[in-house]
Amino acid sequence: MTARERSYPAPGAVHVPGWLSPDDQRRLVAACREWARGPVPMRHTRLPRGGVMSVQTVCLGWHWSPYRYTRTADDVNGARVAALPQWLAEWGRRAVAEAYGESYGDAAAYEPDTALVNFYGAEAKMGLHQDKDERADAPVVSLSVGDTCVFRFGNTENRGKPYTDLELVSGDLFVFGGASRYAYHGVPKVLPGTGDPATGLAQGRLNVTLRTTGM
Ligand SMILES: O=C(O)CCC(=O)C(=O)O
Ligand SMILES: [Fe+2]
Repeated sequence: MTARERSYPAPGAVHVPGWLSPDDQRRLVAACREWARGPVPMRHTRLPRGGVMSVQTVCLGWHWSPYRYTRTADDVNGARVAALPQWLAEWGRRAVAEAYGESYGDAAAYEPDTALVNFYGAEAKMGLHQDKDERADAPVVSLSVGDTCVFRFGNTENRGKPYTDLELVSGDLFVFGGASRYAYHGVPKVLPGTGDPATGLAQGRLNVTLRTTGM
């Protein structure tokens, strides 16, 4: 096996393999387990046309439901979402600093105010979409733990080519900002059984995206 190297699938998009230590991965899994319990339980997001997402989601800081952010989860139980912990925002600052290096203005000023925590079972997918419900163009920081997935990262124009398919493995960091902030991206498939149960996740995949809502 060749060592997985950092790659830049598009301008402003950076994949950093193996960014989270095994300890950090365990910490994130344990935290996600707590967040999944409440005050707003993790659930399959209902879509406006009646479908449900195959992914299960819980939000911190702000609650995302198609296609806006609110403080309370009115489509779930009406509760206010849990706060975004400072340690996670700090991971976001470190992620931006390490992904972009000197080319990014002031990573210390990166202040994400929401996180979407997504759980993918073996059959879950996420169609190609843009993260565009935020009113700020700060980068999105994505952390993955558990089963490997195929992540498709495309262009800002449409769901077609050019795009790059890469594998996000447990512990990987992916950051997209700048010219790629509004690029289409999605998860065509998860590769069941590829995660290490030592993370605390016996099956499935967790992905946490940190964002700045601008609200
Ligand atoms: O699961 C992933 O890697 C991507 C998640 C995503 O695109 C989203 O939550 O908007
Ligand atoms: Fe997204």
